[in-house]
Amino acid sequence: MMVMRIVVLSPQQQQLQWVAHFSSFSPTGVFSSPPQQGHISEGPQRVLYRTVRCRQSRDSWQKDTAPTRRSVGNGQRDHRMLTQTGRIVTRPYEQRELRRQHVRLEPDISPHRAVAVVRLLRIEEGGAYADVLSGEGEKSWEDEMAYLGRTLGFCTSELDLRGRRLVTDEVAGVVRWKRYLDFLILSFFKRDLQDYERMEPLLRQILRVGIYELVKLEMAPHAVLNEAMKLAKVALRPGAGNMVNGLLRSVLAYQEMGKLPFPSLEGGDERSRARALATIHSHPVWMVRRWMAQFGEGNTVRLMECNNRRPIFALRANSAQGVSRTDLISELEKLEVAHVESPYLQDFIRVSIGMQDVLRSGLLQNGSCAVQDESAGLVVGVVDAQPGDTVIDCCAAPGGKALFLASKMKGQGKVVAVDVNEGRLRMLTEAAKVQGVSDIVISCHYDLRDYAAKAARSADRVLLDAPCSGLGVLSKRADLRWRRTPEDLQQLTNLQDDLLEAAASLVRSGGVLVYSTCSIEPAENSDRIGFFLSKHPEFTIETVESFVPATMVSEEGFFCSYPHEHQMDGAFAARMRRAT
Ligand SMILES: C[S@@+](CC[C@H](N)C(=O)[O-])C[C@H]1O[C@@H](n2cnc3c(N)ncnc32)[C@H](O)[C@@H]1O
Repeated sequence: MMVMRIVVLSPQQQQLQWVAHFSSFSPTGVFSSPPQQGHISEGPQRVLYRTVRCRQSRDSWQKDTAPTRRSVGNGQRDHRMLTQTGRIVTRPYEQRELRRQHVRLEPDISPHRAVAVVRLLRIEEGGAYADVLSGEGEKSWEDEMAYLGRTLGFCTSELDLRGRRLVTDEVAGVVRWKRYLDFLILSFFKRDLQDYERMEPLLRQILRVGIYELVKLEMAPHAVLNEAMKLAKVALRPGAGNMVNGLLRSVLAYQEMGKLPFPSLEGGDERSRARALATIHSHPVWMVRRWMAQFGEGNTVRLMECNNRRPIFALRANSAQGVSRTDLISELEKLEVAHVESPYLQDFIRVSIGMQDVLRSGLLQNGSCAVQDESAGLVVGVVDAQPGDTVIDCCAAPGGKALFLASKMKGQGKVVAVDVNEGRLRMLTEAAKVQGVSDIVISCHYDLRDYAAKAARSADRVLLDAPCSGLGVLSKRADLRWRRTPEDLQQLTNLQDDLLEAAASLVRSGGVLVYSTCSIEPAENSDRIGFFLSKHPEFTIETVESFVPATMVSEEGFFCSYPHEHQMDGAFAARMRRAT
């Protein structure tokens, strides 16, 4: 609920209102919000304010108000506050849960810039995810605007649909290009690296967004410079605005001369070349070095280019609800969403622009289709479940593969969906209802290693879609490249070995075991199969050539998809059969 008010105040009355409205202190400790209403003079200025209704959990309220909160003793830190005027005020519980926050309105700053900067801050400082498809519900945008007010101390005008798309794209873009953008900032920053590292996180995000808009989106320079400067001035201080202005002007001047700094690829050893490529294509050096050793330099560059592009999503028409690809295409045409039929899977359609429209259309909510990458669809093909089979999906949540498996079984047999994560498993159970397959999907909340003892040798087919680094899905998970470390790979391979051992024990004599990941790392894929087979001679590899396109079959008979070769996520699957 948004209410616009025009309020002009005297400093004295502001002071009084501060006490009455203690809840509106900004997280930076600076008073950011005006009194609730009134027409009181505050010199010649007319200041616009907006009332934002926002829900907050108790924890986030505490976090937000922490810098202004001082203990008043007697264990009531939660809701007793010492105001700036020294009065103790008590915040009723209801107010803590649902409070009104009053923030100044800055109509001259485009909402998409302010929201993008704050969301980036949350991703980097607060561990939020830069999921390309997340944050699209009305409620989450409302929350986001409220969060904006609390973080910056002011609000902007409402975000329209175009603005929301821009935020999603810009945030993903800035996250992807972070290393390159920082390289440009440092090239023009008048101080040293330590000063840069000490820079206020908000200032850094404003600079990154500004440079991204200038260099990668080639937006109108005047608007970018003007607004970035204003944002820094209003959210931080005038000096920050001047600094942003100076640095962005330098970037622009060099860009216009075609002389933007570029890391040298000449001379140097393999390591320094990898470092330069990692900066140019904005990836961690360790990943680039691994890929250069595995795929060669040309393919590594192509892979990184794919990771930096707007991702292609795929939709699966849900045959379990009687929806065919043709039906889905006519729905997409009504929505005017551009699409291409998958060349590999008969129920799948590729969508690159317009996924937000699909999300809003209700097609997912009514079970007509599911968002599912073609690589995941091909893995399900490798399992080749038949009506009447008992299939165990060992790491099933949130259910993409399990539900597609179930839809292929035409209501006969069962899919036992095991997962250790209760919340994700609940999503699977709900999705099974929506997609019309709940009669044959059984959710089991278990650690697979415990479940294995209960159901030894009980399944015709077992799928282990193992937890993995996700290095095959970097275009969709924009921030994942910066979260992963080489140490993660070691930990994951140990877990993968344990889970594969447990999954194998579930397969009946003559049954099929499929191991899959959404990684392109041999350490998580073929190496795991090699290690497993060295201990289990009762299993043999079956080639996947009759289930997937020939270009995706490796020499060993495994399924391997690569973003730079197949226009889908990178994924792996090995199919094995138990002899006895
Ligand atoms: C790659 S995701 C699975 C995605 C799923 N197959 C799909 O298509 O939607 C890996 C899953 O493994 C689960 N997992 C991790 N360790 C597990 C364990 N010890 N036992 C069971 N599930 C586990 C995680 O909770 C996560 O949901």
